[in-house]
Amino acid sequence: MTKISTSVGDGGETHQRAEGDARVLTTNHGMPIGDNQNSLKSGARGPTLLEDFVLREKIFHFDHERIPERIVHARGSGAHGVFEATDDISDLSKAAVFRKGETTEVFVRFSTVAGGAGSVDTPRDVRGFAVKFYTTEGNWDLVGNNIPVFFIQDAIKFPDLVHAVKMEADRAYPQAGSAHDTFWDWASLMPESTHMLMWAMSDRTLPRSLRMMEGFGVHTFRLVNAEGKVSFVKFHWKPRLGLQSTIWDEALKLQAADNDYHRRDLWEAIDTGAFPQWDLGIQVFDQAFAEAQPYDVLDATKLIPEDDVPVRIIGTLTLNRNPDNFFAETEQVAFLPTNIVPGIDFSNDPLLQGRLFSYLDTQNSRLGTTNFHQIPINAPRCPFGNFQRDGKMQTQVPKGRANYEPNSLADHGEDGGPRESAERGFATANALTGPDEQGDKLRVRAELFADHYSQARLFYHSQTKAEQAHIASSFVFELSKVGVLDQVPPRMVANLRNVDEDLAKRVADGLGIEVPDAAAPARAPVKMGASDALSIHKNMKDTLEGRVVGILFTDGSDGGAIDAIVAAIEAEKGKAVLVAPKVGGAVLADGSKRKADGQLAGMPSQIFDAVAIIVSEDGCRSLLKEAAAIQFVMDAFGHLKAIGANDAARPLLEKAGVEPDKGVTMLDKRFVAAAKRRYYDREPGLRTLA
Ligand code: HEM
Repeated sequence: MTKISTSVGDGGETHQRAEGDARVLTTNHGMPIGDNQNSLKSGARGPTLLEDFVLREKIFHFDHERIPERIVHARGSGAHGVFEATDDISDLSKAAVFRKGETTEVFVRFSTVAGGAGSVDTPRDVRGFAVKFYTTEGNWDLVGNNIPVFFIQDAIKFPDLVHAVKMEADRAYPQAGSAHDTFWDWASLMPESTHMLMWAMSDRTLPRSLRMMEGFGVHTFRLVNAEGKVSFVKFHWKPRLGLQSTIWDEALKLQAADNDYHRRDLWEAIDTGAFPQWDLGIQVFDQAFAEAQPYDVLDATKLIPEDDVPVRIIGTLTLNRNPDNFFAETEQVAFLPTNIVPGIDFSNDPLLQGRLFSYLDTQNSRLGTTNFHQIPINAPRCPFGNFQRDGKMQTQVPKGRANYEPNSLADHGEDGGPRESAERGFATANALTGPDEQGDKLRVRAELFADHYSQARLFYHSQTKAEQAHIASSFVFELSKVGVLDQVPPRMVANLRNVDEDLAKRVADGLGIEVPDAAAPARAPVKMGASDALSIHKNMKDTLEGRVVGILFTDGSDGGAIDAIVAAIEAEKGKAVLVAPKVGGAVLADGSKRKADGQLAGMPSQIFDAVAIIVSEDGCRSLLKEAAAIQFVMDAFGHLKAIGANDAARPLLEKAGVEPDKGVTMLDKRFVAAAKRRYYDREPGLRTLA
């Protein structure tokens, strides 16, 4: 019989003991432990004895629980899932993972870049979007970001970028943010970062949810078909929930409300069966196309406009299982850009080439062994084996003598081990030899890399007016945090003059400085127009799916009205969360008690996508004296969200400064329709944007 008995020791400590066949607590070496509450002492009040190997083993292991966090992307959240190939691209790639109908297990890790492992989820930062496909031909890791371009063109600049953006070397702040001297000093001296800075200053770096952002492989890769035909490719992840970002004030307040906002959102969605999905898209092009562009396709600070090469959807990613253990899976997962499979190949992008060295190297240091590929989250799901042997933390037990080849052991009936396969093995595809892809050894950059502004301008001109205002304001905010280095803001504005004169002027005005007389030196601009795919606002979805509506109620509220609005939200696949002044709930108009999901002071409106206020007249009167209630409504309005309110709530709306507009409705069908979107038109009346 399995039983756990509970007793109290002489000092009042609780002992839970395994009885019968209940599982017994043991040391790491399997010895059953008799007392997990008291160390071994010389007398009840005497010193603890060195002999206590149970205590020592427990403390020893605990002392070594932490491993170095990732040098970048330290804070992340992971999930298991499946990728299904939905289109036949055998004419382009022979990779098994792309065979139409093939399903492949995946593990995905989303991350911020600059902050430490314990930092917040919602700083202004790029998000990592790393996918490990456990294919039948080995692991393919698509280690991307939520932005399709990067800060630098050459890996030799990566340590400088990371040193500049992370907390400053002497004072160790700020944590998880780029708004400080060293980052902008470096960035303003690095014109190649301008295009990426435009993205970083846009709402792309403030995603509402990890489920509502795009992912990009960034570099140009190559696809190779069974005949050896090679094409260039860019990889895209398109979220089924559409794009949605927060605004800056909201992101700041989210940091205070919930450090784990994105991690919680992802976990809860998967836990409740609302599995996030992305479509995998490819942009495919050939050497002739590459040579005809005014930018270099090997330059990671450039994208290929979707208007020039449309994205073709070839598969679907579904995240359907939370990790069983954060450390074992999300922390120990090691993504490697070098993990590719036959049918996919690298390009000569000099940033990618540097990454091919960096990850394997850092993971040896982070995970402490060259055998990190044996950790279950990293191990291929297909059979794998070779003649590499031993090393720290070797967990495999290879049998026999075959630790070399060629060998003739099989001739004597021994297992001679695996062999290379010209037919199934990876073979680097022939270079598509284009201009300057061969020649003398030179520390130089290709000529077309020198245009740092044309695509930054393309990005800016593709944004809505509201998005442009956010970009200008972000530059102002970030540069306003530059302390003693007075030369930095004008230098940045001089760079921005090459992107757009109006943007440069707005940023200078916002900072209260003069626009520098001369723009930064630049190559002659290339005209690139605009592309709707680059805007978030043009790619949002009017939907409640994946969105959360907060419903504030009080004593005396109408239970029927609450039920109706909850049902209407759930019918649209949204989630309703009940908020009351006390977490125990409130006594409704009919005398029944309704429990709340959270307490008003702990559930501010920034954690919701829209809010409904269903209060009684007395309840509203008491909320008028409650700062958290006024702030709840004021922030929902200020963060451009829909507000549905019953008549009794009007005084609260007035006190919170809510002005009537399309997003402020009664609590009927109009509210459910209004809650599906945000009200960017409201913003100019609420805050001064640059
Ligand atoms: C397009 C440019 C880049 C992208 C999209 C990118 C993306 C990522 C992502 C998503 C991660 C987190 C992986 C995880 O979740 O475990 C990561 C980690 C890392 N990246 Fe990059 N990165 C880029 C450029 C670089 C470059 C140029 C280098 C170095 C030359 C570099 C070095 C690293 C290192 C050392 C880690 C930590 C890996 C670990 O400890 O597991 N990255 N990067």
